[in-house]
Amino acid sequence: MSHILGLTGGIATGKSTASKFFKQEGFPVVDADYGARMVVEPGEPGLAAVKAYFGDDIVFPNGVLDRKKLGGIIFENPSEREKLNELLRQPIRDWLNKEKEKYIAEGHELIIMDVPLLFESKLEDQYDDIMVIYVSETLQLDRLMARDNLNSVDAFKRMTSQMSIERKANMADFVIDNSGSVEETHQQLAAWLGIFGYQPLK
Ligand SMILES: CC(C)(COP(=O)(O)OP(=O)(O)OC[C@H]1O[C@@H](n2cnc3c(N)ncnc32)[C@H](O)[C@@H]1O)[C@@H](O)C(=O)NCCC(=O)NCCS
Ligand SMILES: Nc1ncnc2c1ncn2[C@@H]1O[C@H](COP(=O)(O)OP(=O)(O)OP(=O)(O)O)[C@@H](O)[C@H]1O
Repeated sequence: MSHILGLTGGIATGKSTASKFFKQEGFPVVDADYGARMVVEPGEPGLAAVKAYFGDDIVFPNGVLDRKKLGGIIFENPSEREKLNELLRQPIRDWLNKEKEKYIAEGHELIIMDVPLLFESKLEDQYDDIMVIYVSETLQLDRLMARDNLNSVDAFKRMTSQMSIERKANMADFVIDNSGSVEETHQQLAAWLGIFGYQPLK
């Protein structure tokens, strides 16, 4: 039976950094942000639903979703955010399940599911264990501003559009502290693999 690890955290706390480590070690990683992109590709019902609600101007003339514009709307406005979540919840869930089942069928012993909104979407029961990638809110704000070139007001709006990282850490089975160097984070992740006796597969 496969061990399904839900990997989550707050915006810019380091989920991709942890995912990259697991991939480098040879484990399969399913990325919900990637899935969220796939379900709004031109021709997908998810994009049609977004267009029907947010209007034709939410896509470029070539039919591709204007992510910056949509982000600008939903990170400003909680009711529009909830509406987007409602429109995409099921397509993203279906996409995640399809990917998970594919890896289970291939017989992988450990499958990592990188799902930013795992707790907000109440997906806890989908995973055997939940790992939260944690940094303090101050460091989270600094890293988010630096990575996305945002001012503190906009970065703070993005952070507070999600459940706080402190609350997520309290709900986790395992917490990885990503406040130090990337190398220190890798060591914690390698130690976690060691607890279960998983060997790098690469
Ligand atoms: C609003 C969108 C178009 C912005 O796109 P953009 O390319 O700028 O950002 P990206 O997709 O890389 O997301 C970056 C991060 O934002 C956060 N985030 C994304 N959507 C949401 C949301 N609805 N609520 C809170 N935080 C969110 C996550 O931490 C995510 O890792 C996009 O994030 C989106 O389609 N979001 C809704 C789908 C969703 O729920 N995604 C999360 C999958 S669990
Ligand atoms: N240990 C670390 N030391 C220094 N910088 C780091 C560390 N971990 C991550 N970062 C940087 O912090 C930023 C956020 O990290 P990352 O992109 O992995 O977060 P994320 O949780 O995947 O973000 P998102 O929710 O937006 O998908 C990136 O610019 C990354 O390079």
